[in-house]
Amino acid sequence: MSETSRVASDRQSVLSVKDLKVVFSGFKALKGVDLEVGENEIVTIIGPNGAGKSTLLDAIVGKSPVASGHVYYHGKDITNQSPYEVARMGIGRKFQNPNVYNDLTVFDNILLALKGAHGVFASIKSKLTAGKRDKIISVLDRVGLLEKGYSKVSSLSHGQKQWVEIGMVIAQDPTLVLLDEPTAGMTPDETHLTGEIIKTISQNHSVVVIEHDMEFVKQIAQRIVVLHQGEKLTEGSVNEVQSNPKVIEVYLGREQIDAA
Ligand SMILES: Nc1ncnc2c1ncn2[C@@H]1O[C@H](COP(=O)(O)OP(=O)(O)OP(=O)(O)O)[C@@H](O)[C@H]1O
Repeated sequence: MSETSRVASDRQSVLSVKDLKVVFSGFKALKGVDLEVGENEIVTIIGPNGAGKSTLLDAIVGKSPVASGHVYYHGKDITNQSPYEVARMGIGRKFQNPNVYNDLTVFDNILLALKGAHGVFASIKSKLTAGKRDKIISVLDRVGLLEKGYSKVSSLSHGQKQWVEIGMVIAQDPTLVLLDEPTAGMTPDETHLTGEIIKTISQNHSVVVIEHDMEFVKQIAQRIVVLHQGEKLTEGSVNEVQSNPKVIEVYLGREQIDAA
């Protein structure tokens, strides 16, 4: 057993994906993938375009239908539950493009995302309790936006908008946070800060991150899962994955050529 697998098995299981298959009109996008995520763990998924990374997250949250296999969350079978049910149970998902209210302040965006919020107008006009205010401030602190609370989201940089959305996800108190390419389009400084935000978030949540930027992967990664053509090629620590000849052949070699 590798060092990283041992660390994973020592943690309380939050998510357990078993032999998951997803088929789109006869095309096998996932051909039997396993994935384990432990409490407060950061698992990073890498792999070439079309490997099935987003499909795996979609299948976990009930957005893509699972043909066979299972998704267990805290030991409960949640396979093919509706996205609404999955979110309600405590799995938060952030997509690639920020889905924020540009004309509202950062603070109000987080307020709208809080559990129990009912519609934009009702949420903003309802009395702000001290509990809600403290909660929003704590979220803003964790995503590095404490000083931007009263700025309109439209005035923020692309990276800051991504952090608002990460804040909106964690405001719902998920146990597990799924992030699909959170650093896409970010500057190097924003990318680095995002890594620090994710490490902070992992103190209270388990996190699964799909990512292409290997510098960023090295910054955050505890365990890396490599997907290729709908299958898990390997998993392990940064060093284990980077020195794996199969990974170099199908992915890292390609990334290095693309970066040159
Ligand atoms: N709704 C769909 N209908 C048909 N085919 C799909 C659908 N969603 C994904 N696919 C196909 O499944 C395969 C896996 O796609 P997926 O988006 O999961 O890959 P990915 O690893 O996330 O790639 P990228 O890094 O480019 O985002 C691709 O060949 C894609 O074209």
